[in-house]
Amino acid sequence: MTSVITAEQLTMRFRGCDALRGVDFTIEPGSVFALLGENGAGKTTMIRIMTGFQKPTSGQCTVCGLDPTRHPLEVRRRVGYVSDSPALYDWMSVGEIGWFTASFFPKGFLEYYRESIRRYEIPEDRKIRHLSKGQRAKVALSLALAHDPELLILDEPTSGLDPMVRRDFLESMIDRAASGRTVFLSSHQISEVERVADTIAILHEGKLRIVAPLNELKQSMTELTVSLDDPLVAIPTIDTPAEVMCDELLGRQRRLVVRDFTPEMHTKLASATGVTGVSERPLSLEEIFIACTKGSLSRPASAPESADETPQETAMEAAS
Ligand SMILES: Nc1ncnc2c1ncn2[C@@H]1O[C@H](COP(=O)(O)OP(=O)(O)OP(=O)(O)O)[C@@H](O)[C@H]1O
Repeated sequence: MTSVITAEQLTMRFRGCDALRGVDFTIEPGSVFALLGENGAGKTTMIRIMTGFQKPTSGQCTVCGLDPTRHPLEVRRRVGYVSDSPALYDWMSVGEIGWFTASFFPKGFLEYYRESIRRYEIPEDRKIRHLSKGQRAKVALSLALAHDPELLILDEPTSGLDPMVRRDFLESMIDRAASGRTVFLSSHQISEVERVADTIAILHEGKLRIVAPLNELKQSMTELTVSLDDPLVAIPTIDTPAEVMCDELLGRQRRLVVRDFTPEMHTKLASATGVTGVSERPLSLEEIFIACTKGSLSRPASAPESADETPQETAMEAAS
C-alpha cells in the first residue's frame, strides 16, 4: 500500500524558534489522522509544509507521492485543504467563488459545490464579506470537498461551526475514510477528535511525542497510583519497553502515567520495600494528551517545581 503522507526527520527552524524538530510519520490511505498539540506546538507549520506553502529547513515530506516543495501546485490540486482562517475573495458572491474555483478542477466540481452550499442553506447571491464566521467555514469546506480529493487536510476544521453542523461534518469524515480516502486534521477539540480519528499524533514543542492508532494508544496507557509508607522511599525503576510519560508525588502517593506497563512490572512494583499498594486505571485521550504535553496531570504544591526534576530525585536529595 502506498502511503498518502510521509514525513521523515522534518525540521523547521525559524529565527529564534524550532517549530519542528525531526518529525517522522506515515499515513496510510483510508484513515482519519488527527494531529494534536498545544498552541505553538507546530501543527500549522506541519500543514504548511505538507501543502507546499513552507519549505522545511531539513528532512523529507511526500504528499500523494509528491514532494510539496517541488510540486506545490500539483499537491494543492490533488488535496482538499482548509486553513484555520480560510482566505476567500471577499468581493465575490458565494456562487461566484464556486464558479471561479471550478475552473481549476475537472467537471463535476460546481454541481457538488452548489449542492453542498444548498445543504448548508447559504444563499448563493450573498457576498463572502457579508457571511458569518461559520458560513465562511462552510463555504471553505464546500470548496475543499467539491473535487472529492483523495486527501483532505483540515486545520481546526470545526472552529466557527455550530454543534449540529460540527457533528454531521465530523461523521462525514468517517464515511470518507471508509471509502478509502484520507483525512488529516489538526485540532484542539480532543473529545471531537476521539469520536472520529483512528490514528492520533501528539506534537509537543515541535517533537512528536506519540503516533499510534487511537485504540492501541488508549490500551497502552495506564495511570499508576503507588502508595508508599514513606514519601521519601525510592520505587524500582520502570524499565523499557515501558515509558514513563509523567511522574508526580502527591503526599504518600506516586502517580505515574506509563506506556506499555506489564503485569510483571506491577508485581515487581507491588512487592518493593516501602510500597503498600499499586492501583491502575485507564486514561481518556484528554488525560493522555495532558500527560504527554504537560508531563503532569496536576501540579500540587508539594510536587517539584522544575519539570526536569523527578519526585525520585527530590526524594533522594531529601534523604541524603
Ligand atoms: N513565519 C514564522 N516566523 C517565525 N516563527 C514562526 C513562524 N511561523 C510559526 N512560527 C513559530 O513556530 C511555532 C509553531 O507555530 P505553529 O503556528 O505551527 O503552531 P500551532 O501548533 O499551529 O499553534 P496554534 O494551535 O496556536 O495555531 C510557534 O512558536 C510560532 O511562533
